[in-house]
Amino acid sequence: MATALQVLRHLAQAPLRLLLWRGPLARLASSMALAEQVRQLFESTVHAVLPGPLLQRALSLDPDTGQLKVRDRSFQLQQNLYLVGFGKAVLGMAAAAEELLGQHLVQGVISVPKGIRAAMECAGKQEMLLKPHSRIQVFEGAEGNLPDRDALRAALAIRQLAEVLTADDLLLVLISGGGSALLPAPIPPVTLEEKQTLTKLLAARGATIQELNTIRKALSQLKGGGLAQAAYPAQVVSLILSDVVGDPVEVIASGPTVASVHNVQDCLYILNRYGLRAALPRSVKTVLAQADSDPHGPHTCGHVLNVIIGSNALALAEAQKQAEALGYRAVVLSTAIQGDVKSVAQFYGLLARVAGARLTQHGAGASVKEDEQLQELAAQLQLPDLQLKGALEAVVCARGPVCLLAGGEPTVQLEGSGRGGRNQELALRVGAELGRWPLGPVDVLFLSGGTDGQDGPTAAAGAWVRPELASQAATEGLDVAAFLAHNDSHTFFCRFQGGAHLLHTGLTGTNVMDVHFLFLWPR
Ligand SMILES: Nc1ncnc2c1ncn2[C@@H]1O[C@H](COP(=O)(O)OP(=O)(O)OP(=O)(O)O)[C@@H](O)[C@H]1O
Ligand SMILES: O=C(O)[C@H](O)CO
Repeated sequence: MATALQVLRHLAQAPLRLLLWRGPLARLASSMALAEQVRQLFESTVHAVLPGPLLQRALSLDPDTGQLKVRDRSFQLQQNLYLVGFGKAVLGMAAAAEELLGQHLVQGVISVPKGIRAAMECAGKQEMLLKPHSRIQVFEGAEGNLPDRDALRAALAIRQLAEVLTADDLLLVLISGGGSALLPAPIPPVTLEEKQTLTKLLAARGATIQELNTIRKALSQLKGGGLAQAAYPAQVVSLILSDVVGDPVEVIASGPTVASVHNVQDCLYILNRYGLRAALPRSVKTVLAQADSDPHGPHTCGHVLNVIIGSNALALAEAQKQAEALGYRAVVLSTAIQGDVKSVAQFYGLLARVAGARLTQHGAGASVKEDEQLQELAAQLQLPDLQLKGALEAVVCARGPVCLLAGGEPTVQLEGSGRGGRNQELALRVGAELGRWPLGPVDVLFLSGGTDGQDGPTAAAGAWVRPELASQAATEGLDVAAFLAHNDSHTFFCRFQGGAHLLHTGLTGTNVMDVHFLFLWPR
């Protein structure tokens, strides 16, 4: 097995033309080598957004003067620097920050996912770990990406650290996706359990991250600018690794250093929309009613500098570069894929059909009607930065293999009680869509992966599929539609071809949403 893997690794680095063999056996080997190449491309994409190097690019310290530069702003350090952080990518950010700041750092507290230190140690990622005798205290919590008692303890320690700062101090705040669950401090009388239940219900009913975090902010002491308020009058610099489409600082990790602009009416509208208003716990009603009559009004954040240090766009730019180096014509379609996973899957299925027909100029290719359907689907998804026309034009001129790249975060409305995640569900749905039409003389592969390495509550990062998926699954007695009906994509991929289509990276220590790769190889 090890030897076979080595051969595959070697093949994966081979020029593309060597991988496009003919004949059934050669095609099977070629298919495995291509899958390995795609997997490596995913790993390079994630590598481009590892938190340490991004932080080092954003901060510079003059060791002689003690001047800390962040963008065009300078801060004088003199035993006055404190650090807090929360999110899936914060351990590596904190390690890089401590390395850079050395003795200037007085004290820090971070809240990171349960098991992340052991995972980094196991993977030999020493650069992601704090040194022994670090000045930064680490709390691990929020198992399954849900706020829990451990995360609550971390949030209280972070608040305590912030509250005692003075006007001479600087608070460095490290923020990344997953930060909301890792910084729970519900406003009493709302309890942690009540907040957890409400968050779970909203997520399961398909609420967007903007909606979810509007509610989280209204019920939290630290979100929606609360942390910045606690740290006042200290200066605050937030370094943010974005995991939300468009990089909105007020949404990422529920904007703890950004004043919230939402009012109670916004919250009630959202709760109504997902049928949750009538059954709200009394405590939630009380807090919402108080917020409406709060004499202090919203928090102000004039003492804060918020800086985005990395995003999905950066990851896709690297993927594009790497794919081109491997011989593909690579185009970034969008960094803002959002919407219901079913519509997103239809879009990719139809895109493969239309792009495949253009690539091979195949007579039985996509009709004008399918072209129009694709445009309609794209319009329904309302993707602000979609480069569909440009991508299809590039495909026509390609004359060789093509890689269409996109990123974002579709939403899944849970209807069943199976095991899965956004990426595996999307891949499975795209696999089913690809099997619906004849694609002509073109090989297709679609991959969807979460850059954090964990897709929903599963150990996989995502999965990859080919048009033969449904028919091959049927030969193993697996019915794709039945698995989809129960949101059971992970169970499907574990069983299908012995799990060969699952993408396993382990926790990556970063988080810039999901990436989608659509490959087309003319035969
Ligand atoms: N069985 C399932 N099938 C498909 N999707 C699921 C399933 N169970 C949970 N999910 C989806 O997984 C998502 C949660 O995944 P995950 O924990 O990776 O969160 P995330 O959105 O990446 O977290 P964050 O944005 O906080 O980093 C939710 O959107 C939920 O709908
Ligand atoms: O933590 C959160 O709120 C999400 O990951 C979005 O940033």
